[in-house]
Amino acid sequence: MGAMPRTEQSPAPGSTTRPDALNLVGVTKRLGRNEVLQGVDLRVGAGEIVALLGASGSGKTTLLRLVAGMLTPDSGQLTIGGRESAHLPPEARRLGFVFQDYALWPHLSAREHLTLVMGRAGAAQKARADTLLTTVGLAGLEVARPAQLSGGQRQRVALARALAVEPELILLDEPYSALDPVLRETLRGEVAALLRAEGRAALHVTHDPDEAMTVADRIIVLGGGKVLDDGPPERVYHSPATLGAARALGRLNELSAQVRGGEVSLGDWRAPAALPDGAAMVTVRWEHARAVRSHGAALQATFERDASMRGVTLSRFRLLDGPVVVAQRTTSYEPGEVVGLELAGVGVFSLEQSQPSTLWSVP
Ligand SMILES: Nc1ncnc2c1ncn2[C@@H]1O[C@H](COP(=O)(O)OP(=O)(O)OP(=O)(O)O)[C@@H](O)[C@H]1O
Repeated sequence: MGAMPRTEQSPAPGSTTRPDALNLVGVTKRLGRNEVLQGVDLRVGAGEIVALLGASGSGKTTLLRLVAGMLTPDSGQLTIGGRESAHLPPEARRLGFVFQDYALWPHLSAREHLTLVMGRAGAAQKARADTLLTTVGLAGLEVARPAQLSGGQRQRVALARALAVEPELILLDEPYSALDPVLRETLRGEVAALLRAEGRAALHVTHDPDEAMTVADRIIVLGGGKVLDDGPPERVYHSPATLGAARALGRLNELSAQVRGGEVSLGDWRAPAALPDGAAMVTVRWEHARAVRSHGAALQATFERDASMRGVTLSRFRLLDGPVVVAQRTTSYEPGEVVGLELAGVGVFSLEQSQPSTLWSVP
């Protein structure tokens, strides 16, 4: 078989031959004294929804500004729709934007927001604007101005406007953080379904792991200007590549432990760990630890108090050698009562190297 011809963007296995919506290779950016992005590789395939998840200060906004054309990378490549774009002006990049504050124009109707970005407001543009407004659930509100719309309706106008430019890629920057929790959950599901139906690619910036898990085909975790993990949501949640990624994906018990001779130990609790000898961190998500009335369990703890979280009863327990573990319980305990803890998914990160090595096990 002959060698495959080299193309500028290689399609992912199983995808169409459409070029990637976005591709960053080795992108660096310094702002003042800060190395804000340190060699970032990031890909959004055609029609793919990628969540960019990271704590405050991790570099999410800087990355978005580079993609949008408000900043230029110091080094590395940036292609949008297969086209080298690092030095293209923002208006030449074919991007749609949805921001948390909607960024609507107070004097324009919903329809005018769309026809303005489409160009001249002819009959064809008006018809297309109305179709898009219907698609996002705003039929009947075409002539309403932002002040006459609710928060959720304004965010739908912003989304329809982003779709109206027929973008290569839609950038969503914390798009639901100004909305109440119920509307946020409804809208994020609807928007993801709509983007998929329209075949639009999106880079969805958020610091909310639930949002990333719900909307994305893939999650990229950014921390300290570097990619800490990149993969399908379930994989990144259940076996994150780094301790930073484990933290970004949700509430985590972190317990200092030791690895010796291929085994990690935490009090009497032990598990095989093919990691270098020395300090390690055992991690267990709150929802993966469970208290049981078993005095034979390897991990013993005393009950301290409950902390109800959205209908799930989580409780604080203290291990006999000191640290607190948050775990689920199925029965009630008296303060000070000794219980056993079962761990349904454990991460072990060696702290002996600059990049922690990982081991995950699900008993
Ligand atoms: N103009 C600037 N000059 C110097 N440092 C900057 C500048 N802008 C941002 N930074 C630094 O770069 C780092 C990343 O900032 P960035 O705003 O990209 O993070 P973020 O992940 O978007 O955070 P948030 O979620 O809080 O918006 C931070 O440490 C910030 O202090």
